[in-house]
Amino acid sequence: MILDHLPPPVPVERLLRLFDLPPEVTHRLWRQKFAPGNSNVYRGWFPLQDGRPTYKEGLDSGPDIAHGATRVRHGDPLTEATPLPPEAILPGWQADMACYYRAMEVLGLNLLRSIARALGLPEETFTPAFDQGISTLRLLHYPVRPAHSFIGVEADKIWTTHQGRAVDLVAAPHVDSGFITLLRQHGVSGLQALGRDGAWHDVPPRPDSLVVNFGKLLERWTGGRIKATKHRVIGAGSGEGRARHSIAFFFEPAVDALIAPINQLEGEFDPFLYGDLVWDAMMKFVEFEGLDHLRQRT
Ligand SMILES: O=C(O)CCC(=O)C(=O)O
Ligand SMILES: [Fe+2]
Repeated sequence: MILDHLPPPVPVERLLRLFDLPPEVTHRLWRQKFAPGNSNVYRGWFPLQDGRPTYKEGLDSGPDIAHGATRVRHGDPLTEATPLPPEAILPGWQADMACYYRAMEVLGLNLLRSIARALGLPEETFTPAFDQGISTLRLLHYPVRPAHSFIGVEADKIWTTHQGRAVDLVAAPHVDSGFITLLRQHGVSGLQALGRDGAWHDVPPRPDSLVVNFGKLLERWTGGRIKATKHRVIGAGSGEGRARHSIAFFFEPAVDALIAPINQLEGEFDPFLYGDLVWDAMMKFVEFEGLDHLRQRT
């Protein structure tokens, strides 16, 4: 689904100033997996990695960017503090992020209500779980891919054909783990969604529009009535094309929100806590390899 005519609450260029910072500044934000001396496991910076199918860098920030330190709960990586660049180095950026995050939460809550109504459910069916939610605001940069980044990647993990031409995958096919994702693309195409017809469809960037992807949680919670949107990002090949930026807001409940079957919908499942679902999903990504022991399941 695409929401049109929706100007961003702050110009996205202001958020993307993050990618102008010198590496010595962004290095301080790296997740522990990439910089073992850092304490942040879940929030923070993920750097470019050669020899991996995806070639992207960016920052994952949590609710503390918008709501302050009261949203940080120690002892669980999912509720840790977001490491941020110093205000003096990027003046106004934290306030812009906070503004954007809050606007996406308001929009997200309205979409939850619309989805509930569309399913014939009471409007507030989903909303209570989002009190103290752990939504992630992710800034993404996909640089033009240099040839050396392909070395060591198995060809079938990176190359595919689309409409008869070979294309590289900068983000492999996946579904997001949250409820919905509000995705803003900045100028450069590449996003594709898998249709019911089994074909990949381009989702071109449009000014002032947001792509809404349904996540795995929404699919589970509705007993499969709403299917998660499988999507991927294709590149222009080695050394080709333009750098791409996108801003994803993964709208997510609280870690301890109990997700249980909804009486009016078909589909039985064992109730689970949202935090357990998201942690299990994260542990499947290569950048979290070996970190499973850092979170206790409830
Ligand atoms: O960059 C994009 O357009 C999509 C990013 C994405 O799918 C993700 O981060 O989960
Ligand atoms: Fe995604």
